[in-house]
Amino acid sequence: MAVYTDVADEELSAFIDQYQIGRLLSFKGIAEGVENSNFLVHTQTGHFILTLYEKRVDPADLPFFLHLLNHLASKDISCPVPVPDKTGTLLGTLAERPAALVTFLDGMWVKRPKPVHCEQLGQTMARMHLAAADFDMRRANALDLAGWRPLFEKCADRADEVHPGLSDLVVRELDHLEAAWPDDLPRGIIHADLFPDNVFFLGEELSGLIDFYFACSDQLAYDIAICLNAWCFETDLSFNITKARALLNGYGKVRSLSRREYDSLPTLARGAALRFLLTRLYDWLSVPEGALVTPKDPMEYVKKLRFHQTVGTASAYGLSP
Ligand SMILES: Nc1ncnc2c1ncn2[C@@H]1O[C@H](COP(=O)(O)OP(=O)(O)O)[C@@H](O)[C@H]1O
Ligand SMILES: N[C@@H](CCOP(=O)(O)O)C(=O)O
Repeated sequence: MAVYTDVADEELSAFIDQYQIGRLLSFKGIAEGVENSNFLVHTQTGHFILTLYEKRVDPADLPFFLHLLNHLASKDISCPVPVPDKTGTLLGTLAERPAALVTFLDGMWVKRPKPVHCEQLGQTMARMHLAAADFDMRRANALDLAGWRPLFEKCADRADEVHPGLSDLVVRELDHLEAAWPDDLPRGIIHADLFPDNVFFLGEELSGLIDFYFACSDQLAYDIAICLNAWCFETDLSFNITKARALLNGYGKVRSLSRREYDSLPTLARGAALRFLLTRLYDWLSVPEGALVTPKDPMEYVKKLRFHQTVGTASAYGLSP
């Protein structure tokens, strides 16, 4: 559950009055997500999502995120669209936080994705990669290879409280990845957090993508590696090769992977597992006092990382080159 910042009724009402969306009728904090404070807002003209940007979001990056949403929507990628205020401005301030209103997207996220969902995710992710190819803004990935060691150093001394031997495991993995990480793969804009809770479906039809607040310029295949981690493990953390094959097949129907991208998947998947292990570890050890948030379990990603460490070639993900 994520509401880090309380907003008073009158304050929110006055904020909404700056927009041409009718009077505020009701609002409630949304009990999902871990990064920002989100509110479902009901006005005389419909429903909207109000986001107050918190801890990890650099306000300087907000124009990138908001313009990216507009760009993708203009290319028929279903995603929230920022609502401008009466002066045409996308970004406001509420409760001393940067804040934006975006359109409400129909659909629900799927708790137990099936191969059919993975296939659609793959296709939509590839469409998104292509749609963003002519987006003219850039944002470096603050959580790429170069960011992992400094992030770990902030919580290394307490890592073994979470699991004995975790510190050693992370240090060895960082050493491996710093030597093996590819840097010559096709690049573009990636979502970088395309977890099931950020992908909405209506029945078995993908209805939209949300939560672009980690989107950045990076190697496109890294986005696939993030999804192999987030979508293709069962609740017992066994790897489901059928889901991985469906994901890669779906992606390949829209954008073909180069041989080099395909061969790099095991390394990229290890990196993606480590990236989420590290942010979860950091968050686990530093929940802000009073925040309504349930931190996510870093051990899930330790187990996923251990799986990828056993992978020899990308054929373990279900497709031949
Ligand atoms: N545009 C939207 N349309 C409908 N629901 C949304 C929208 N944006 C966010 N939500 C709801 O808010 C929840 C948290 O949003 P999310 O962007 O994932 O937050 P966080 O950045 O904190 O992880 C989502 O799981 C979803 O239920
Ligand atoms: N997906 C990340 C955490 C980011 O939270 P989200 O709710 O914005 O997806 C994780 O699972 O560690």
